Amino acid sequence: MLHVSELQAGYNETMILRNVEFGIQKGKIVGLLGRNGVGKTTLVKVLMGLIPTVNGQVVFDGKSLKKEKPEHRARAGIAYVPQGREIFSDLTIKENLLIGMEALPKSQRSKTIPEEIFQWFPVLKEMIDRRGGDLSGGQQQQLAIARALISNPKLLLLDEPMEGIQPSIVQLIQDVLVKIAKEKEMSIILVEHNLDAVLSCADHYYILDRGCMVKNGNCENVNEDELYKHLAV
Ligand SMILES: Nc1ncnc2c1ncn2[C@@H]1O[C@H](COP(=O)(O)OP(=O)(O)OP(=O)(O)O)[C@@H](O)[C@H]1O
Repeated sequence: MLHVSELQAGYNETMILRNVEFGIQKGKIVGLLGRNGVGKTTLVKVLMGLIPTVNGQVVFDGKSLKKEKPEHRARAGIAYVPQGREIFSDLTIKENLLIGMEALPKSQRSKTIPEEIFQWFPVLKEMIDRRGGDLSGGQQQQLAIARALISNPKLLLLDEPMEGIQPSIVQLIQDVLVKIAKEKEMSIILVEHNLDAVLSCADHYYILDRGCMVKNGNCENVNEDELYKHLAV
């Protein structure tokens, strides 16, 4: 459903992604791994249209995204949860969630939050009128993911969603991701530092190094020592 080939992109004159080959199938979870600063965030921003593609192809649902703006990509079914969550601290949980509706065409927007959102993240229902800024880090991350899910995307991009989150919430988020990938046939790209987190919920992994994908494979029966060689600092 998403296929990236010979991708080059970066910041002004500096090419960060040199020759990226990457892809994900419908309903699968892909873990995108790599050391600090290798270009993982840059890649998801390119997929969302926040950084232009200099060369290469990005094909989503059979159509080239190369010239599409972020809002068009959102309408096409791509949702993005950036590193650091970026929820609105002064707005309530409900108001933050309703902003997620903006990705939908006007005719499909509603003032009611779909009940399935609260089934996945019950704490958001309990605290619906609390300000985003008053939530714990784990609650804010659940809110950020829920806001992205409101538009029922086909492809969800998550940049380090487990960072700084307590283990019980990490487990909850992983369980929700596995569930929605399966039940809604949603494809999920998970940027992660942590190999264990990827192996416990992803179907497939990719390792990015110096702007190229150096390894990828199925998450079952991996040789972890070999993967750590690409991830150790
Ligand atoms: N706005 C920017 N302008 C110029 N260079 C940037 C910018 N943002 C990131 N970079 C550089 O691009 C490279 C890749 O950064 P990126 O954030 O994509 O890496 P990453 O793999 O996501 O790292 P981390 O795991 O630390 O989040 C780094 O060398 C970084 O310094």
